[in-house]
Amino acid sequence: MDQSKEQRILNFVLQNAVRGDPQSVVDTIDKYCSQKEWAMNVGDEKGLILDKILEEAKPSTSLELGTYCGYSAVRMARLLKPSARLLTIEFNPKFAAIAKQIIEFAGVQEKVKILEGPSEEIIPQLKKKHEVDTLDFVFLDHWKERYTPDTILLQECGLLRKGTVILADNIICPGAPEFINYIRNNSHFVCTNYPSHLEYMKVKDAMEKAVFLG
Ligand SMILES: Nc1ncnc2c1ncn2CCCCCNC(=O)c1cc(-c2ccc(F)cc2)cc(O)c1O
Ligand SMILES: [Mg+2]
Repeated sequence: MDQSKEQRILNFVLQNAVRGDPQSVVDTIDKYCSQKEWAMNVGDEKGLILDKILEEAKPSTSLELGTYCGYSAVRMARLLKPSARLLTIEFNPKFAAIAKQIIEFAGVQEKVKILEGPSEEIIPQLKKKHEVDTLDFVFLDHWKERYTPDTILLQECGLLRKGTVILADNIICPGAPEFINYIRNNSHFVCTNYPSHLEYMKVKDAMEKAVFLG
């Protein structure tokens, strides 16, 4: 049976990156996806914005919605302090299996836990089943129409605290207009827009940071 694009990305990492070196895994995926096959990783340009906002937040407990191949999970984990944890939710079992191998190859598996399933089912389990108190950082990169309902769900589940940083990918492309309308008109959040480009393309995109005020 033909290989999937995600399997080709994994093979390229296994053959070209340095085991245990998360930066080399990030660079190798960026090389493959800019030169061979486009894929929906956050990429190098928006990745630098993610790096800066994550380093400012210095999170102990982070959540990512939309793991895909694990590019942003490796990118974030490489910047986390040794005791910090990243939980990442992936809906698609095939993507989750690829991400697990890429995260292990990068050597960040001690910091990253992949949770398989729909975010709307897993978020309500985070406190009791996954021993989360509150979240310091949330990266939204899954179905764009889930950004708003899942932000509301995080709040309802008591997972946000004063100062929790939410960073959303793809505000322009594919776009999350309903989320932007919701979050910018919600007095419990302070928002900042970061113009950028769609990963590996010249197409305009942006990220939005929303800090929860409690
Ligand atoms: N309820 C749930 N819980 C968790 N995961 C869940 C879920 N429900 C679904 N998923 C799984 C997420 C599906 C992928 C989400 N990401 C995207 O859809 C995405 C697309 C583009 C893109 C841009 C231009 C184009 F021409 C084509 C594609 C770029 C990106 O950076 C993206 O993040
Ligand atoms: Mg994205």
